[in-house]
Amino acid sequence: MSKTAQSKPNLYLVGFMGVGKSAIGRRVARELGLRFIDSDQQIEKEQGKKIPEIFATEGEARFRELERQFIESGHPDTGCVVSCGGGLVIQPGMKELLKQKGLVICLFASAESIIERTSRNKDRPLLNVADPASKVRALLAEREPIYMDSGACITTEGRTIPEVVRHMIRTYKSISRNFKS
Ligand SMILES: Nc1ncnc2c1ncn2[C@@H]1O[C@H](COP(=O)(O)OP(=O)(O)OP(=O)(O)O)[C@@H](O)[C@H]1O
Ligand SMILES: O=C(O)C1=C[C@@H](O)[C@@H](O)[C@H](O)C1
Ligand SMILES: [Mg+2]
Repeated sequence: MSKTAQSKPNLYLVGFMGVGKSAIGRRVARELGLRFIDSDQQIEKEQGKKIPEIFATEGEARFRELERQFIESGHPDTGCVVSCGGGLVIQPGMKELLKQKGLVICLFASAESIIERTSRNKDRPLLNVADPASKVRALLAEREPIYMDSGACITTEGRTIPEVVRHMIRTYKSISRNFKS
């Protein structure tokens, strides 16, 4: 990472499963010359286990603890785009902590798009249930107030990945002018 990249505040991407945090974060990091980190991938690497296995053997509460450790002390303080797991910002105190640590952007999509995008694989244990569509709608309704209050909001609805990337870079540049570390 270059010296100028190190002086830039971290950008945290939050939002529900399937809104595109990982896909978009990777591209935004490349364009801004920042390091890309995905909390889910980092936790899997450190634990040597996939997320469904962590949920099955150690439980969701343990996974949430690992997410908190990752945010508190498991990643660099500056120069990164951090794509967060979908439930990370929901934990008590987490949205405040993220706002202290850097800039926060929340991605949105309709329940229909989320259901379609998350149906492509079985990596999300919370959606490996008999009726994943109902689970998406219920969880989304429960979490939406927290997502809405977590940071600058960008919709991904009806936008391609490159279009969302462009919006995000514009938003990052605009909000980073006011960020005081
Ligand atoms: N704007 C978009 N239009 C169409 N497909 C998209 C869009 N954004 C992301 N996708 C696709 O949706 C799927 C889910 O995206 P991604 O894995 O980035 O979501 P995520 O927010 O990181 O989810 P999670 O919280 O579970 O990690 C991927 O196949 C991705 O290519
Ligand atoms: O929304 C959630 O609670 C989750 C989202 C994924 O990114 C993973 O962090 C995990 O599957 C849980
Ligand atoms: Mg992801």
